[in-house]
Amino acid sequence: MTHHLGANQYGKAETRVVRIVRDSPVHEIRDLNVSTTLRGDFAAAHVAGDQAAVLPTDTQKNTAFAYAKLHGVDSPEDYALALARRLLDACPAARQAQVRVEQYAWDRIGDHSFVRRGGGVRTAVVTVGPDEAHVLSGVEDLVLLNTTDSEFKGFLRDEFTTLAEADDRILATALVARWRHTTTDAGRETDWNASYDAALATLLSTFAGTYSRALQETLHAMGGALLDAQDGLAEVRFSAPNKHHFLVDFSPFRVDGLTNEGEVFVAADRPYGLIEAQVVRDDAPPAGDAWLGVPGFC
Ligand SMILES: O=c1[nH]c(=O)c2[nH]c(=O)[nH]c2[nH]1
Repeated sequence: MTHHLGANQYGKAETRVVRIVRDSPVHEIRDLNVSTTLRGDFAAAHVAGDQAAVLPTDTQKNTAFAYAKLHGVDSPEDYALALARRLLDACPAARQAQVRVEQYAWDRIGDHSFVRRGGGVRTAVVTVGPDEAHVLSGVEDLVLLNTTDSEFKGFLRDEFTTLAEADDRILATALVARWRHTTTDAGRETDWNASYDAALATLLSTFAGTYSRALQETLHAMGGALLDAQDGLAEVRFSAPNKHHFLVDFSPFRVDGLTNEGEVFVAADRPYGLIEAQVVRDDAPPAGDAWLGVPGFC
């Protein structure tokens, strides 16, 4: 059977580039999913195993990170044009470079704190029997990010520990939180909607306003603030993935003056730390079966 090489293209898909602008105390965030593709004469790589014309997809990824710093991300269009032109220049065999960008929108909740737009699904679980009734309110997929005021240091080390101490890292999570009400009275002072709105506001402001020595400490602070703010709550439970953002190492790049001062990160999707904690009012009434069948908590 005879055959020949038809259409082909190659590139790096879904590089998760997070660019923080931290020239002033009011930080900006650009959160991108970047895919690059080169098209051109790459026949030798396919038919003869010859990579001489191939700009590695790894290089394309590195260029996506470097350009987030060198060019910046005013808009995804502007960034994508600069990146595509660079890739085309860097790869003589390429006839076209295509760059596709998805940009995730964040809303500001503090000078260096953000909540992902469109996140935050409100939840309610009620359990009713002849002699008891329980109400759990909550929120899930509430994606929060602090660009500073987060460290992780002084942890236990053994022969497998390689993690560097972090003085100033990004702290991000996709929070699941549920809180148990002490009453189901129709005549309660606050209505459910007002209680939920206030709870969400407390969670956001506490996340934004708390210096974090670990996600564990942040969750404890958020739970405490929620119980302090609303007498009618008995306890709160959190499940919080630690959405790691790793500083991209620019030092191997051969570009004069290219430094990364906490400005360009790769957002890793897995594995992730999973931090879960319950904060309980001292005199909380028993939970009974309120949590029975509610997944995802310790
Ligand atoms: O806030 C954190 N808590 C941890 O328990 C932990 N473990 C880790 O590797 N990084 C972090 N960050």
